[in-house]
Amino acid sequence: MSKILDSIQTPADLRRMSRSDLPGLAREVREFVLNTVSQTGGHLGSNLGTVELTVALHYVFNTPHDRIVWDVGHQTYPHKVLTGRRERMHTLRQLGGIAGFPRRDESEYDTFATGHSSTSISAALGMALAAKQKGEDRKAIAVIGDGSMTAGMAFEALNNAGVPHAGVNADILVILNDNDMSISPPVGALNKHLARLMSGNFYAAAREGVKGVLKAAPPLFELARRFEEHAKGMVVPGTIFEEFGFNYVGPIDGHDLDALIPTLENLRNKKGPQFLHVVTKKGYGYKMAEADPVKYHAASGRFNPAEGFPKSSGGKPTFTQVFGQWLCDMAEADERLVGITPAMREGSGMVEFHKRFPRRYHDVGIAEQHAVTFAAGLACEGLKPVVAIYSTFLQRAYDQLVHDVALQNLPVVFALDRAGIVGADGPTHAGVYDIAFIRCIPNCALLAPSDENECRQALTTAYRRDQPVAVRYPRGSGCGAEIETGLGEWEWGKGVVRREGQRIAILAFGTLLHPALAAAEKLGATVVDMRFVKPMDEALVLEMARRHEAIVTVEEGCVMGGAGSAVLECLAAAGVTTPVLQLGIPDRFTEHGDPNKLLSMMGLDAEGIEASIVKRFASRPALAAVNG
Ligand SMILES: Cc1ncc(C[n+]2csc(CCOP(=O)(O)OP(=O)(O)O)c2C)c(N)n1
Ligand SMILES: CC(=O)[C@@H](O)[C@H](O)COP(=O)(O)O
Ligand SMILES: [Mg+2]
Repeated sequence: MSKILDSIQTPADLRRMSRSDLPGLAREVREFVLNTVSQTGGHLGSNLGTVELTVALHYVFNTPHDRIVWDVGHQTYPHKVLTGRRERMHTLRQLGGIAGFPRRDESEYDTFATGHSSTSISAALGMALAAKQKGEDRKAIAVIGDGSMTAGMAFEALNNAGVPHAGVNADILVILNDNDMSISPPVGALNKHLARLMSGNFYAAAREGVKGVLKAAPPLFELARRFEEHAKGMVVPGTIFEEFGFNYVGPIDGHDLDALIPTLENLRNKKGPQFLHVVTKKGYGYKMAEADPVKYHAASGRFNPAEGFPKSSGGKPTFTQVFGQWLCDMAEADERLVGITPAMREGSGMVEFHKRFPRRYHDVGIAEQHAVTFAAGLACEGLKPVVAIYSTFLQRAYDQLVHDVALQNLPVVFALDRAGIVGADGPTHAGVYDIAFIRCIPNCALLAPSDENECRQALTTAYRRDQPVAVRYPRGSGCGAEIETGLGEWEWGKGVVRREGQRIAILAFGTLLHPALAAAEKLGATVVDMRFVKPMDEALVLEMARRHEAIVTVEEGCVMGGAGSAVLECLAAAGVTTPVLQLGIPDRFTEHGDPNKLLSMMGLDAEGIEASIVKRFASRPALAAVNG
């Protein structure tokens, strides 16, 4: 029963509370979040780890007037609970329900939509300088995790924030939420720097000293003096953040409200770029999550908090698992293979590969741009890099794909997981643009396998090419095709007719082949598994256009610039006027929700495909004849 929490509708209520009630409130928020996620699924470890920080931030700062920007935003469930959305949290990540990330159109307290990491400092800097330009007295706070701090964009922002802009200092506070975790254990030199800051006697003394020092909550200069007292005789570590022009404070215990609140109150009154380093534990307050923060990063569905996450029920292999197995098999067969992930080892299915081939495994941190150009460098030296990257996250490395890989025609394989609708993570994670943004790049090839075995073969086909090749496949499992163990490949550039029909030919690119086959059964249509977006089997397209009254293209990607557009371009170039119906993701952002429901809403299930075809061609002799 949430006694204190029930009295909180907005942070203004929180700010009227007595400080002595805040630890109790934090306990209730943590319990509420755990119980919610146990019913809805969603991100867990990062949310449990930011409860006290969230309470302290809304207690000290005048939100929403003061802006809080949450990096990635996967840790904002406590924030949403405390900003008037508690009653709707049971709809988390469901269609029409509360989003799993901050959204400006969901709440005025969600100052910036996040989802892709490392954007918070840039956004907060914009808000801080806008306030200065408009003469508004407003703080902008970026809360960024240690994993997200490994992305170049975060350093671009630090570099820009730490110096005056035309003589104007930004009143920005960057809070580094350092839990020594990304999704996997963190990597890179920054992690070592942070560890040094935490492991020095300074932090230990500060943890002790802070309790005494902060009781009276002296002004910051007094606080600093007393820190100095405690730090006397110790090497107070210089930090990279001070080199960027920030006043660095910390590290302090991010679960101790007696440390957080006075420190934040002092920093609130400080002008110019401030940097607070808080140390938290991912999964704090829930023993199973504390013990295994990798596993408890997110819950895929319901679980009993008393028992923890249920054992995975096995079932059909996911495309991710098919990739992970293929990667190990191909690495076994070819010592030139190296596997690269930008901080998504588990999500991309590379845990086994890391175990078996540690020297050929590279987790580069949340650094997609670096991952792609790093792969290019490896390829220059004759190795065969495979970059495992979610379709949506490849968007961040577009210039590197064009300039560093394609322009030099380097043999890099891009395993594009989460291509298409992803579901609960919503629009920020939908992988629906890769067909459009890859097919227009010279030298690049793009393969769209329709099932798990096709995916394995597509990966082998891609790997054996001497050019950049991307293979796109969706989140989750497919139709459950039998998967070979060999390393067979496709005939390059060739599609395959899967169903002979009449009057109408459906050209499917990827896993939507299966609803297309079902629709074709009702319509008597031909169905082609095109396999290749680029190089597309143009001879087959022209043959289909000549042999049928109408062409339908189906893809789980944006219609604009997608594979259907490639078919149109092919027909136009050949002067063929067969009408074409393009089915795919419409020109609007997708919502969060059940992926099958979302596909059905877009008319991309069997019924929808059939209905679209009937609607478009009902008046044409083609269909009339087919409908008999
Ligand atoms: C550009 C981008 N790449 C990858 C991800 C996937 N991702 C989400 S959270 C996360 C780890 C973030 O670590 P950290 O910032 O330390 O937050 P924590 O989970 O530890 O609270 C990653 C890699 C992402 N959201 N955005
Ligand atoms: C917050 C974030 O970006 C990741 O945790 C992402 O939600 C993972 O997505 P999957 O669940 O599809 O691996
Ligand atoms: Mg972290």
